[in-house]
Amino acid sequence: MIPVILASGSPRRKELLATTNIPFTIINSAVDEVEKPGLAPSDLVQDLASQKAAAVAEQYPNHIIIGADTLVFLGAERFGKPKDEHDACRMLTALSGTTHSVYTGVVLRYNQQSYGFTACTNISFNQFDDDFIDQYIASGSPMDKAGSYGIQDLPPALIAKIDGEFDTVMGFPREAFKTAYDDFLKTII
Ligand SMILES: Cc1cn([C@H]2C[C@H](O)[C@@H](COP(=O)(O)OP(=O)(O)OP(=O)(O)O)O2)c(=O)[nH]c1=O
Repeated sequence: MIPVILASGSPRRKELLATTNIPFTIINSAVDEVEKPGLAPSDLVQDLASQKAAAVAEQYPNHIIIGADTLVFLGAERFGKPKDEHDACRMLTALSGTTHSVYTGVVLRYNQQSYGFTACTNISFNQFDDDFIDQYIASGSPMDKAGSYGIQDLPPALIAKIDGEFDTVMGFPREAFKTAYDDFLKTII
């Protein structure tokens, strides 16, 4: 059996991959991600996921490496993880009351072979009031999350609609991953 590495420090990705029954270990990809200009959102997240997987693949030949990346887009405006609390406030204020898109790219890599895909889920938020934004930032939750929110820990009353897979928003589209993983295995065995 080919050993599998999740090249991620995200506790959400670990939690979601663990439910698939695929045994894996974690090596956090310490790569300095480079955002190539001009890429469409779906290509950008896949490229960033690919950089994470490639960095670990160099050190771990003959392993299947999984990399992933998540970004939030409000139209053309891109929201990654906040730099600080002020930045988190800016993002939450901008996303309040909007419908926006969460893109997660996943790349599977085995030596020089790789396969990637991107999943997208559209989220509609109700209006956030200032007190909520302040309290949510004080909880610390936004600081390690793209768009400065975790769909998994927002009060349900603030979420008007989720159009797509919930797991994509949490950073790991499980169902699409399982299909991709099975297909990828067939190409490398
Ligand atoms: C939008 C959203 C993001 N997130 C998280 C998932 C990811 O961990 C994070 C997006 O940042 P990423 O840069 O994709 O990932 P990461 O830095 O956490 O982990 P690594 O690069 O090591 O794989 O935001 C949620 O948990 N819930 C959400 O609703």
